Amino acid sequence: MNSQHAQHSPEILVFDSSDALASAAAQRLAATIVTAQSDRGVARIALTGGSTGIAVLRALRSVGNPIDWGKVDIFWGDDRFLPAGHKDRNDAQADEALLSHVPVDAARVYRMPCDEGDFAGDVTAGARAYEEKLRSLTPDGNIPQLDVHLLGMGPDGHINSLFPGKATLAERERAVIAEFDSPKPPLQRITLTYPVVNSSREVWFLVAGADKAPAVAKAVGRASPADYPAAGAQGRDGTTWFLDKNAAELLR
Ligand SMILES: O=C(O)[C@H](O)[C@@H](O)[C@H](O)[C@H](O)COP(=O)(O)O
Repeated sequence: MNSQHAQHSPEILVFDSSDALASAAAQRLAATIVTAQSDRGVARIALTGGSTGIAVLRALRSVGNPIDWGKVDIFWGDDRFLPAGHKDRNDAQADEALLSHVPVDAARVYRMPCDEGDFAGDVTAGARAYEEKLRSLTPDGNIPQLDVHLLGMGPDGHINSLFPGKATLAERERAVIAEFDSPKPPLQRITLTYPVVNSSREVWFLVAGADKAPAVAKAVGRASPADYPAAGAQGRDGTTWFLDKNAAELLR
């Protein structure tokens, strides 16, 4: 895994409403999946939790593009370490919004481990198992390259479960790690790390609401990733911010 990244300016798209944002991101995601399938056979995407990320999945249901859902590998950028099916799990919310409505291949839906069974009470083991699973998907044991990594962002600039000031931000070897003391509930989470995020072809931020505007301005203005983790995320081929006008209000 190589965490180098191209230096390019992000694309910034501003929409009148969060609904318009979700619809535009869904349409572009469908087109990107179709292109990836035509170029490489399978599209690989990482989903995000959070209200805007889930709204994009819901919008994807009504996009007309001819996605071959049997050829989409679905991963998560992070998940909340809770029992399977818990309503606060990111995968459960993605099921409700999209995955239970389209003909995905269940064997290609790579859920992060839940707080039960072999992993009950052991978020570290869960993170390790997810990394092993990802590495088992390539012949050389590398992490599969994502076509698109979707990212929500918190008002503090966090992405995935990478929070300001945390040791998780410094991880450069491990692809998947545990967070034990998340400032956003629940405390325990599993997250992909910067090296995986920044190996993605495309990184898309999905951000709505005036409470996010200061962090958007900081992250787009390349503030320190230690203070605003979103500032440290970029795609190899492109980085796009999908913003509603409230989240964009401090950009100039
Ligand atoms: O599991 C999670 O909570 C996340 O993946 C997290 O990084 C989320 O995307 C942001 O907190 C934005 O969430 P909102 O869009 O709800 O503000």
